[in-house]
Amino acid sequence: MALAVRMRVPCRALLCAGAQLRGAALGRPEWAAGGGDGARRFASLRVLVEPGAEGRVAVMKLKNPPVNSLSLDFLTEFLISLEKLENDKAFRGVVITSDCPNVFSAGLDLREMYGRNPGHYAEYWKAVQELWLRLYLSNLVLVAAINGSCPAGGCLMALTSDVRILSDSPKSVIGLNETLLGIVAPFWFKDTLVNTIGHRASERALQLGLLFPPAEALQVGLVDHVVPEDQVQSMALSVMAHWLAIPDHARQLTKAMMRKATADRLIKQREADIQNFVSFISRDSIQKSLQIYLEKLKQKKG
Ligand SMILES: CCCCCC/C=C/CC(=O)SCCNC(=O)CCNC(=O)[C@H](O)C(C)(C)COP(=O)(O)OP(=O)(O)OC[C@H]1O[C@@H](n2cnc3c(N)ncnc32)[C@H](O)[C@@H]1OP(=O)(O)O
Repeated sequence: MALAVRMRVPCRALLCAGAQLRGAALGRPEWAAGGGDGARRFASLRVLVEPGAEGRVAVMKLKNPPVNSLSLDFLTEFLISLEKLENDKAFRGVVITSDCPNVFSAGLDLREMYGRNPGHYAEYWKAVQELWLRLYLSNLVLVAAINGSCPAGGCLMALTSDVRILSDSPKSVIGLNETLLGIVAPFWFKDTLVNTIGHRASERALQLGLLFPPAEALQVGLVDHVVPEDQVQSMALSVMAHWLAIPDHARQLTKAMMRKATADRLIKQREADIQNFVSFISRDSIQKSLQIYLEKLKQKKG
């Protein structure tokens, strides 16, 4: 138990206080608790949490249309939802999925990293770090039901889960494609990938910014199952049942043992990592790359 206690993410209270302040500034929180069988159902603007069939599992649906990009507001709501679930002893597992058609998450919100000031970049990066730490060290069983495209920060989020199920669709590509944007995946993105698919496969995937289609993602070990689109959630719930058959304390301590060193690496240098991000993202050349990438995304439509 001692290990599990030590694994708790520091500065949690601070971030949550900040999150609530942000919520208040935006006219939130707008948590709506359901009645009847939905007593444990709650929702914010962008995150919908409902109990799965078995009651001990929650299904968290991300709904920040059109592409679930991880804006600061979205990250804040995501963190609050996760904390609620962590604190509710009724829940042992969470299936994370998307409410946006064909996209699990487009990753970090490029608009949070382009044309803003250093203070904003620092606040944003701290929230990204916090979400990663919370997910990566979660005591809950996390299953990512990846029902669409899953690049960069979306992939990072999926990689923090204990199991990944990917829909078998040409749109469902997954990977850390940062180099394609002219940016570099930070060391903790890289560590998470290496822990999942190994060093050589990561080196290739990261340098080339590979977005793997389902069969290749399965082959390289980036995902654990590929299933038809309409079976992603049911498969996630059935895999969850298997994981929940293991006693929580033993599974949680084992998870902590496997992940602690990776998480500690960031925890020990969070502030330096924030400063590094701010100075990197503020560079004219990086801002130019992001501008070009955003324009390409817009032109794709025309
Ligand atoms: C030292 C530290 C270094 C810094 C490290 C930072 C690491 C960054 C990791 C990241 O996550 S960066 C983000 C990477 N994401 C991507 O490359 C994905 C980009 N998006 C797409 O490829 C596609 O949008 C999609 C996800 C495949 C979906 O395609 P679809 O055709 O369905 O939708 P679109 O028409 O392309 O997009 C709709 C709408 O959303 C805007 N948008 C898309 N992605 C983002 C995003 N990541 N952030 C902000 N906005 C995004 C897109 O521009 C469209 O906007 P409008 O034209 O409608 O205004």
